[in-house]
Amino acid sequence: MESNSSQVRPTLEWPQKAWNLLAGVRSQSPLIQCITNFVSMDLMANTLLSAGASPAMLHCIEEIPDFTPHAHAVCINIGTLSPSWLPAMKAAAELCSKLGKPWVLDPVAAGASSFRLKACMELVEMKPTVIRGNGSEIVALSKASTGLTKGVDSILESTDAVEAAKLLAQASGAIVAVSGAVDIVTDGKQVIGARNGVAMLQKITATGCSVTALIAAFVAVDKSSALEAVVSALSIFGVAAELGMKMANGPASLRMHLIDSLHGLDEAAVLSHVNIGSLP
Ligand SMILES: Nc1ncnc2c1ncn2[C@@H]1O[C@H](COP(=O)(O)OP(=O)(O)OP(=O)(O)O)[C@@H](O)[C@H]1O
Ligand SMILES: Cc1ncsc1CCO
Ligand SMILES: [Mg+2]
Repeated sequence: MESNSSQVRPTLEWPQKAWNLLAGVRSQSPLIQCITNFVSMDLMANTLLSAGASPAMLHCIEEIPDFTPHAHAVCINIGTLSPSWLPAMKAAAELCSKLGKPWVLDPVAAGASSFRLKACMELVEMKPTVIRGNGSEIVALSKASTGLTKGVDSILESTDAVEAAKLLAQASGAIVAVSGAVDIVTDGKQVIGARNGVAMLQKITATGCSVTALIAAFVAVDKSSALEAVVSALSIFGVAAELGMKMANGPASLRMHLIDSLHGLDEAAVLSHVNIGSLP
């Protein structure tokens, strides 16, 4: 007779989990549909490609019934929202929910206008698997309140948004991630922090958007634990930035070296750099 203990999956350490997930993205090359803003399209697609995933920036509503069922995950980002795009976002989200497909919401500048906030709240109602924003975005969504932001940039630290993230996760059922010096991830109960990355990432537009798409790729290859996939994606992106920063002279060259480093990451670098731990 098998003992109970043989059925318990041994807990892998975080660096090993993160490496296994990156290896999974590289071997499975998940197809990630991105309905995203005009600013982010290039960096987001190149981030996904350099990680080993397959990006497709398809956003028109007419294509969603044919295309979305083939995607392994969908990333929805409201950065340059206009009324004509919202129905396509909702159609993709609805199809994902119907098909049990993961989808990730990036609520860019959620607190910058009531139009944006209302759109975000409606998308949150449609049960995203993950919501990833900066501190201001997560607080705006959690409080359903405008203000509290400087356009697409946060005026808050991620650590100022821990309670808001927990409440949003509990209310929505999503895993909620807040990016910043420490990336915070919560399912409403546990709070995990990833301490990778470099401050200069904030000087490259759409790095947040791009890490949200990377989260979609990681969730696509590990549907059993979205929490682990989200923390791992944030940490891996941060590790690529740390290695890229060693070769960079400023934001423009960091952008290039970030992509090169993500593409070239090996197991030894991941195991020695990933810095993930529980937060109180
Ligand atoms: N002070 C910091 N130190 C290290 N890494 C950071 C710091 N601030 C942000 N980052 C990293 O930069 C990336 C982008 O996070 P940020 O919070 O700037 O997203 P964002 O505001 O949504 O960006 P965008 O809207 O331009 O896409 C994340 O990978 C995050 O971990
Ligand atoms: C700068 C900017 N404006 C709308 S979306 C976007 C990309 C970063 O969120
Ligand atoms: Mg953002």
